[in-house]
Amino acid sequence: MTEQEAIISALGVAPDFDAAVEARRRSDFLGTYLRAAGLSTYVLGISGGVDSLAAALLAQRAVAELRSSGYDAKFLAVRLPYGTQADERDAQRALDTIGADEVHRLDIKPAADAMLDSIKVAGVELGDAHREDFVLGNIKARQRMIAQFALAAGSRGLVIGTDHAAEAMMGFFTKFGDGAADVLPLSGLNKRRVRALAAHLGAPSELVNKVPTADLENLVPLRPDEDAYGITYDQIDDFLEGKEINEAARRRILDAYFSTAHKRSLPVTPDFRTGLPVP
Ligand SMILES: Nc1ncnc2c1ncn2[C@@H]1O[C@H](COP(=O)(O)OP(=O)(O)OC[C@H]2O[C@@H]([n+]3cccc(C(=O)O)c3)[C@H](O)[C@@H]2O)[C@@H](O)[C@H]1O
Ligand SMILES: Nc1ncnc2c1ncn2[C@@H]1O[C@H](COP(=O)(O)OP(=O)(O)OP(=O)(O)O)[C@@H](O)[C@H]1O
Ligand SMILES: [Mg+2]
Repeated sequence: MTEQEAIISALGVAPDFDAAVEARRRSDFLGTYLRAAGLSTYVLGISGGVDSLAAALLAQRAVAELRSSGYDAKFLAVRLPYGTQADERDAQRALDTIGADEVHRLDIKPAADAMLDSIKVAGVELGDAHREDFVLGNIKARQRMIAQFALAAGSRGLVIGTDHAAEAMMGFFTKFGDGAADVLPLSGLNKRRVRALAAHLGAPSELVNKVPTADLENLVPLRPDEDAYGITYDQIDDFLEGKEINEAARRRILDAYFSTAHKRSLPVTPDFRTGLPVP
């Protein structure tokens, strides 16, 4: 087995993809799981990006179907801006498309800034302005995690995560931030399959084809993910579909995948097996 085949298999990427079949399978999963857990609410942060839109459309469909079968369920969408968000209009458009049962808006800026201030007051050096901004970015992602779990706890709910194979492979998420969730309905999809799923579920094409951004850095608002990767989602997606890509991009992917192994597993214990890729 090649390294590429091993990664595709570890991330559960299927050889074929049919948007209608996957939409049905994944929303059925959400409905079945909520009912089996005996709970009533799915909670998800809506950013204005395509991942949260696709996952939200699956969730809203799942709870609507549960209700028509007589099971009380709802979908709670939450806007979690850091102050004012540059692409707020996209987030509003996403909310209009989703038609969530319940919508809330919580500003994460006060809590995120308070944590950064406390770190500084304690005299801890985080590095130069760029490093500090990067650390604050991960604080923002973890603040969103705190908000979503609080809302879930208050509504007999579960938190939906939007992790998928492209971000998982690149380790492009905040450990225990947006990486923390109860269910991952987009698991095993590369980015173009997430887009196809969103389109199938009725997302507007501007949101389906929007440039992906983590939008965590104050110093570089809306920074495209591809900027941070140094390669494109097309290359990442091709790799995950078993296609050949250029050697520089392949190296970049393998480096990212192996150096972020710790983010895709439970915390390391004294019994960790030697031979695991612990960077
Ligand atoms: N070998 C090892 N074994 C066990 N743990 C290890 C470790 N190396 C680091 N760690 C731990 O992991 C931490 C680093 O991981 P982490 O905190 O995640 O931080 P890190 O991977 O440095 O940064 C997160 C990256 O994900 C991107 N991101 C975040 C959130 C959302 C999105 C998005 O697309 O929306 C993208 C973000 O832009 C940034 O590039 C270290 O501080 C340390 O605590
Ligand atoms: N401003 C925000 N408000 C609410 N939730 C957010 C916000 N930013 C990030 N999130 C949550 O964190 C998740 C991870 O962000 P990520 O950027 O990977 O996904 P996305 O914005 O939905 O899509 P894309 O990757 O195409 O930008 C989002 O799917 C969403 O659930
Ligand atoms: Mg985004």
